[in-house]
Amino acid sequence: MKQKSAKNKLSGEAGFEEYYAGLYGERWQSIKESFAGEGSAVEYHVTGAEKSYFLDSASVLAALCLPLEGATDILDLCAAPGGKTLVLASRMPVDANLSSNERSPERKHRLSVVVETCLPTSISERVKTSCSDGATWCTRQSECFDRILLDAPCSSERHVIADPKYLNSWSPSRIKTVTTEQWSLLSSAYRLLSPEGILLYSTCALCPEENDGMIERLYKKFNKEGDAFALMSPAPDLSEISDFAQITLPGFEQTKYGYMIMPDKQNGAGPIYFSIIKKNKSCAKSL
Ligand SMILES: C[S@@+](CC[C@H](N)C(=O)[O-])C[C@H]1O[C@@H](n2cnc3c(N)ncnc32)[C@H](O)[C@@H]1O
Repeated sequence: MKQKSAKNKLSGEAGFEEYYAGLYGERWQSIKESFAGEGSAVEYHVTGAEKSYFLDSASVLAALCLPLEGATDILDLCAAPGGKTLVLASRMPVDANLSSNERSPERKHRLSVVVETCLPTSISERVKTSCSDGATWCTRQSECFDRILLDAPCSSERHVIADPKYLNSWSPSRIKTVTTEQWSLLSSAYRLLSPEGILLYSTCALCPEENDGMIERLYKKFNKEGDAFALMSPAPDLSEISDFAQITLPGFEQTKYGYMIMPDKQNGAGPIYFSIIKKNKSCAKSL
């Protein structure tokens, strides 16, 4: 009990510092320093598109790690502003369709503009944008997508540090709120995934509860016997996007259930966590 109340007292900039220094130890200082740099933006230009899009090389890598060979129905559940949707769309097989969804109407508008201007018509006509709550999508459909990207809303510490308004109002309860949201989205995404389908879960959070913690929950809920899903190793194939971006892919560190691209070690790229899950059998009984 004592420990819990001490944790709850953490708040604002000092609380944020203490919390993340506790998680990362001596490394925290170099992580913060890497946030102050320029990052690792790359220009992504899909041949035939009106405009280019700029995104972090770690985001390109994460979207490249969702294998698309043989896919026909692809879902990007939390897609705005659309960087990873572009990477998926530009790599998808010619007979595949991509559903690109975003809950916020304003951000969905931005997503639609990105799809229309940063993809040639031959691809954008196979990308359908929608504006709905990804967490409840599984109440309308089930096991109908063979590839899903869930790039979940997260603590995004890099942005918290950059904005005194967020830093001053930070508290650990924010992590609790975010993980509740992430779990609703991840369990919905898992239910939407076809047997034999592949789901890539990602965040830009540093907090392990939002990363490996979510995959651990997925194991507890859907994989008690150990045969319902398996983790896959990343096998990014740079040749799939070499026409669209001049990029050196950042490296990644292994965690218990996934991978982290850390800006202090990867020239400012990231942070991005991702885990790749291959569903082996239907979860219809758990629906
Ligand atoms: C990390 S951002 C996605 C970034 C995007 N994948 C990209 O590469 O540009 C997460 C997005 O999820 C949206 N979001 C939050 N809750 C959602 C929900 N329940 N359903 C769908 N989208 C949601 C947020 O508005 C935000 O735009």
